[in-house]
Amino acid sequence: MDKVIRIGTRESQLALWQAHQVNNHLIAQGYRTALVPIKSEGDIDLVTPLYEIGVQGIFTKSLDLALLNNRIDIAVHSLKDVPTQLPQGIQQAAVLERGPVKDLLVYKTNPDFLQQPGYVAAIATSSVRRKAQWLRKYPQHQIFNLRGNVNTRLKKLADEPWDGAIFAAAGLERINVRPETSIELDWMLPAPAQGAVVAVCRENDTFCLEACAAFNHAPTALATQIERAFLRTLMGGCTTPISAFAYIENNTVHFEGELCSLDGSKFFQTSRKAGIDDANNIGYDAAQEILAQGGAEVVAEIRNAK
Ligand SMILES: NCc1[nH]cc(CCC(=O)O)c1CC(=O)O
Repeated sequence: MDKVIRIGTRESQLALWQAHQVNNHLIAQGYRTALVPIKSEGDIDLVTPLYEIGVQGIFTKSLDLALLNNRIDIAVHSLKDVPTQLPQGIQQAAVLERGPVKDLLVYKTNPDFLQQPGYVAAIATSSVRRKAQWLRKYPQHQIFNLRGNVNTRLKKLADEPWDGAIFAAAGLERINVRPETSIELDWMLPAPAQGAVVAVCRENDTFCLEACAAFNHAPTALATQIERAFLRTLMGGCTTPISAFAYIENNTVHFEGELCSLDGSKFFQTSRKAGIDDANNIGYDAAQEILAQGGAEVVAEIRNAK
């Protein structure tokens, strides 16, 4: 095995951690590898909220281009940042075993304000999904934009007069940040594929596809495929107030999905179960159910707001 597999990664601490997981798997199988850092547009512009940039795949585009231009052989992404339709010529090669899936609120001093009905809390997030879900539960709160990588966001939270900010538990854990002042938002259904890492490669690259197939984690691949089918059927975008979570227990797939209007005032949810061999379409079916219940109108509203 003389060929060196070039693994492309963004330069953030989180991206590097994820790329190292893929690297470790390949090395364990006896492959020779090299990590190639690539700058991404999502890392550069810290001011404009993601929904204003409006570009699908902002975090993944530069790596995908490097892949198509043959500068790298494998791109490693957070699967939740990957558009549901992969760029032409690029194929999913492996999904790693899922890490923590939930979102956390990192607060300043104590979280008692969440129990005070009249209090107008200032909560920071640039995720349209988190904003919508938060406003649905706490309509009186104010949401502030907060962009950048996890470290940048934590520092900004410390500097600003905000009560708290929302983070993916996986993102914090992977860069070894465990804030004592945080609570898990068990009521907040996560983004489709949150906590999962994907390796993609060129679709004709049988050498890399085979190398990656060996560490694909089938249950995570199935769960995230279902969650992403739900997202794709409803909307197809990656910065929408759509949440989904599937998990497998005793050969049964359990699925939950939600669609929220941008201000949290309208809300649709569904859940279903299926045997592992009959589960392929449950994300699609769940999305069709929500569209039929009136979700189509909310989807149109979200599209028009962009
Ligand atoms: N959108 C940015 C992003 N993409 C992946 C993660 C963390 C890892 C994950 O959620 O899978 C994060 C940070 C966050 O949402 O707080």
